[in-house]
Amino acid sequence: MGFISRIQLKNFRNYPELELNLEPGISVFRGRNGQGKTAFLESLGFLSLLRSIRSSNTRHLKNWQGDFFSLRACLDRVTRPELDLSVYYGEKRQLSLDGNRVATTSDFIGVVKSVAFMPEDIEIVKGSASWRRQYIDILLSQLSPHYLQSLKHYQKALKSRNQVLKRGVNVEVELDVWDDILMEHGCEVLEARLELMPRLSDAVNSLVKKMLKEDFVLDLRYNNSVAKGASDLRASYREKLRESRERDKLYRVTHQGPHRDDLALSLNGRSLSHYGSEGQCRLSSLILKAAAVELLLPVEKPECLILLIDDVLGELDEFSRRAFLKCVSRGDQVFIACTDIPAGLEDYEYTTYEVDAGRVERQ
Ligand SMILES: Nc1ncnc2c1ncn2[C@@H]1O[C@H](COP(=O)(O)OP(=O)(O)OP(=O)(O)O)[C@@H](O)[C@H]1O
Repeated sequence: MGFISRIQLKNFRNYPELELNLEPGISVFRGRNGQGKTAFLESLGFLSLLRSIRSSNTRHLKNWQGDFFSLRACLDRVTRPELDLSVYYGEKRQLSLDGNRVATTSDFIGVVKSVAFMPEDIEIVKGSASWRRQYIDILLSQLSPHYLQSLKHYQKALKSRNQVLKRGVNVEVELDVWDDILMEHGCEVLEARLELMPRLSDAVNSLVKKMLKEDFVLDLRYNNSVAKGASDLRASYREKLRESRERDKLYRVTHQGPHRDDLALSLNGRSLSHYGSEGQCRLSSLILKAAAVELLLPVEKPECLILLIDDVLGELDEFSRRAFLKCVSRGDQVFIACTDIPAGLEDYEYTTYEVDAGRVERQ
């Protein structure tokens, strides 16, 4: 339990400079279109994950006039002293906690945990497999710093193996070395993803019951060629890499592994992306994100879970909106961006901030 009590932005999107005290619980950021509501949520998301919640490139976050951006926040914690988080992105990146330099991103990510609900979340259902892998990776990275490390090692090994494949001559011995490394980290990634599936599925379907009046079953199936029917994951992984080596050499890219996996989603037995209505796809993506909240809430840590909700309440009917608000109101801090106060919020206490052309004022 904890909350971000103060935030300071410099050159972030349309905020040349902002200093703001924040409250625990629900905060509503209200303003006309294009004033900086999403940008503010994005700054909080960046403090948590060191990436944009809008899936933009980090260089888009820097104000058009500036040559760096920086974020600073103070985290109030119940059982431990306050913690000062600082992020600087200029020519070089600098991260620090309480003034001490943090060398690796995995030591920074997860201090503040977050789940963002954005209009583009529909891509988790309708978009390419990379959206679904990203959804799983962000959740698992916050559940376990070890996962983030395994994933980074895997991605590095994959890049190196692909570079060897691109070179194309006298590569057999080098490929043998990279196959071992890839298999080691790939199995860690794969095991964590496979272990997550039953828990995620349970959380999703208990939310389906709470948020939808109809009797729906939202089925999640992790599609992976390495683990399929394998009793020994490592042996199967090695075998698949060996099997596809000639093809990898021909196309100069690694075909097997968790970087090619997908999460198949179906509603009442039919593929969501092929048969689901727009509303069913939107609601399913929202439920997947809400399930991430359910899994992150019980993590025993004195830090905090922030929820960033941008423009997704308007499309829910009253029944689903109330159930959704009930679920997300359990976050330590909930930030809602909107043009008008959403219906259903009158049941909760909340603080309102007015956003106007890169300025934020508490009402
Ligand atoms: N790197 C940047 N530097 C300066 N301004 C930017 C940058 N990126 C985006 N902007 C501008 O910041 C403004 C705020 O954008 P933002 O998406 O936060 O608005 P919003 O209040 O969420 O609007 P909406 O209600 O339409 O979603 C926009 O006018 C946008 O063009």
